[in-house]
Amino acid sequence: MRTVEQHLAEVLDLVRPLEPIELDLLRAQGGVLAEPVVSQVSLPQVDNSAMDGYAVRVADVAAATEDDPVHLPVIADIAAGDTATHALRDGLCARIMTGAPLPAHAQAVVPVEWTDGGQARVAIRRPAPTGNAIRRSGEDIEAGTTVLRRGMRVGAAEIGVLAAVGRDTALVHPRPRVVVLGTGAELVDPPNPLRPGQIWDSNSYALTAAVTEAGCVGYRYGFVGDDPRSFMDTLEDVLLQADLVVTTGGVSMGAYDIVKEVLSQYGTVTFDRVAMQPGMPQGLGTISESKVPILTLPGNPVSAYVSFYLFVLPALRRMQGLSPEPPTTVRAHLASPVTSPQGRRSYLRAVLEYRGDTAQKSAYTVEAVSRQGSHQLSALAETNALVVVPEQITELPAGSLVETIALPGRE
Ligand SMILES: Nc1nc2c(c(=O)[nH]1)N[C@H]1C(S)=C(S)[C@@H](COP(=O)(O)OP(=O)(O)OC[C@H]3O[C@@H](n4cnc5c(N)ncnc54)[C@H](O)[C@@H]3O)O[C@H]1N2
Ligand code: MOO
Repeated sequence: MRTVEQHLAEVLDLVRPLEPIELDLLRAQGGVLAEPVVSQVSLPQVDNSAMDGYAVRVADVAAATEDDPVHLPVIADIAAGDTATHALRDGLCARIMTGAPLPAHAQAVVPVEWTDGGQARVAIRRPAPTGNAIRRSGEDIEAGTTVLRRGMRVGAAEIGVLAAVGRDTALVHPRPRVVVLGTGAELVDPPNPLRPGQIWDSNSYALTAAVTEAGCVGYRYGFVGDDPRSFMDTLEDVLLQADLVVTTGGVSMGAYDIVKEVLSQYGTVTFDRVAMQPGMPQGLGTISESKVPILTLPGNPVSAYVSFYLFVLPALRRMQGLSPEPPTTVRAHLASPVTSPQGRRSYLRAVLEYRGDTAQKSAYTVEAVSRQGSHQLSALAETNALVVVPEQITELPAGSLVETIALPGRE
């Protein structure tokens, strides 16, 4: 048996960051930047008004009061987008809109609410300090600065920044395309009726959804039965659209475990047992001449799900050009005792809760659920965390401080 770390190292060795490609902004969404983005321009490009009002010289409005307003002639009307050149002299003002370029020699903007809104002459009822309601050039971005770092995921804010600095494309690691394939003669697509002994395929749904949650593109290919020929044909079909293939089932000791049977011949896939519970039987390698990486996860639904978080997720991060960092762990106090098999690291499904008790070593408590079978998928859906029990430990009393993985996106 190999350790979790040994298996993870082999998984990570199998994959590389996907070749960066230049994509139109909206197609780049969800990708990971493969370049630092340096702005060629300052934003705002020129000093402009932050409010609808009047651009003034400060001294001209210094004496303005509610009872004794200052009256100034309005020499221009400047809208956002106005490209003409305007300039103020002492004793004059210009009507100006939000985002419009400031006329030369203007020192402040008086909001329209402090005036009578006049168009040829305006009565101003309050003074304004220098710089009032003015957005200075470069206040947001200075020309030549890096506005987005390599390795950032391109979301709405990043796409906004790219467009704001004049870009219509970005160089990104594209979202990996992951084909998810179940195996097993017992599987039936929901909602088709089941005969005794059959089950509805849930793994290919859950794992495709997990792929999407990881920011990648999941293709649920459904499942194949126990016929080696159709499994091989299906693999040939999916390879064209896959950066990674993930299968579930057929990797333990069963007489009809076709994944093992087919992949041992077709490709360079090796199978091993990992010292963990759940998720012991695992396989990895590449298939066909194109050497598409494949990870074969166990069929038990909880085992497949836990294997996804421990092995597939780090692989997907690396393929996206992100660091394949280990899952975030929190130290928490066990609410009840737990047991674990000798020699295997347990990942117990559990509910992690923030208690905020500062007198304790950790402000978190964690309670492992009672149904820990690898087939007990409904227990998984009740939980938000995995308690990690080291290989050599077989039992832990209530109150023990344990490492806990907070499962992403499961509040
Ligand atoms: N003699 C031994 N038997 C088993 C061992 C062992 O070491 N010696 N290991 C056990 C462990 S641990 C696991 S995990 C499972 C893994 O088995 P396989 O990966 O070969 O998976 P299957 O046998 O095909 O299925 C296991 C289980 O999961 C259900 N399943 C499979 N696919 C799906 C799906 N798409 N959706 C929902 N459920 C699925 C399947 O019906 C089985 O109940 O092997 C143990 N046995
Ligand atoms: O290792 Mo298996 O994954 O326990 O059910």
